[in-house]
Amino acid sequence: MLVATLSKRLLRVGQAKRCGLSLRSFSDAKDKDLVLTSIDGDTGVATITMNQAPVNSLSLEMCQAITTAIKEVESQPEIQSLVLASSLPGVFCAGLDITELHKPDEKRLTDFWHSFQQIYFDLYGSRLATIAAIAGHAPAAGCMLALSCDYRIMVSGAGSKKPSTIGLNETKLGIVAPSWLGYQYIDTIGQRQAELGLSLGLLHQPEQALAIGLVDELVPREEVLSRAQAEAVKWGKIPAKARLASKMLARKARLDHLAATRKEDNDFFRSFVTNETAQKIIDGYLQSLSKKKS
Ligand SMILES: CCCC/C=C/CC(=O)SCCNC(=O)CCNC(=O)[C@H](O)C(C)(C)COP(=O)(O)OP(=O)(O)OC[C@H]1O[C@@H](n2cnc3c(N)ncnc32)[C@H](O)[C@@H]1OP(=O)(O)O
Repeated sequence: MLVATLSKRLLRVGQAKRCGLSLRSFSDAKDKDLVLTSIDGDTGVATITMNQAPVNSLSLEMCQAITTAIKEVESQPEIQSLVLASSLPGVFCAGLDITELHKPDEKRLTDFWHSFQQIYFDLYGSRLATIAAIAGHAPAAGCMLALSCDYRIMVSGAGSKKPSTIGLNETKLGIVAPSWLGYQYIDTIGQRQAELGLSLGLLHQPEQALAIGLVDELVPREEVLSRAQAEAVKWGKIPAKARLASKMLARKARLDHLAATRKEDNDFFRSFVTNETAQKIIDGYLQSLSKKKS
């Protein structure tokens, strides 16, 4: 019961009851190891920590666990802000779990993409102020998680021999990001940088990501989480209704569009992934990832 223990400890330190925050555990038994949720009883900031070793790849279960955690935090009216973080040193999230795309079962593939779309609805459209604490690599769908937040704080690359990277690298793998993710990129970094990034499948080092507006701030590794939590406190103090209405000015049309085309998007994804050519690419990419290790 790591989740429950973590939540209770933080809440007890912050004298949660005086803050009116509930002490219940935030994840059911199925999810408990994939995602850890804690609430700081002093500040009311919730932190959802992805905890799926080795790289926080987004399997069906991981997507569901993230959604469950967001919904449970959102159900607490006292909570206004959320930090999304990783427990793994060096990796925020490695994107979709590629094994989900390899020789897939049709039903599971449908559920998998549905659950990935659901994260977009829940995180990009969250009533909460959301801060990404990106203390490691964030390629592809890992970048999507960060893009879905309101503010992105990344580990600095200064002095690092192997800096973390962030971006939409799908094209390099021979696959294409879904249109809603492409538009998230365009809306964040602008048409030209997004065109370049998407066409070339670029993964940006932190300083470059900052320069093009893909992230908002760089800090040393040991400060990423605390800085994100401090930023979440600031955002949590903005009048919530006005903050949410402002967020929706920029995001509602995109969210509505995917809601209206969700099934077609899923059908397109499945037909793309199950195509023989795509399967060869996915097979080769999986092999290259494990060869890299050996
Ligand atoms: C219409 C179609 C739409 C398709 C949309 C796709 C969006 C996506 O998200 S596609 C996924 C894109 N992700 C990537 O390209 C990232 C791949 N991973 C990496 O580049 C690296 O793993 C890393 C930089 C994130 C971390 O490097 P590190 O050296 O720390 O770890 P590794 O030794 O590379 O990996 C450890 C372990 O994890 C496995 N793995 C890595 N990434 C994935 C993944 N995305 N899915 C499944 N498994 C992954 C890797 O094979 C290693 O496994 P073994 O220990 O068994 O060899």
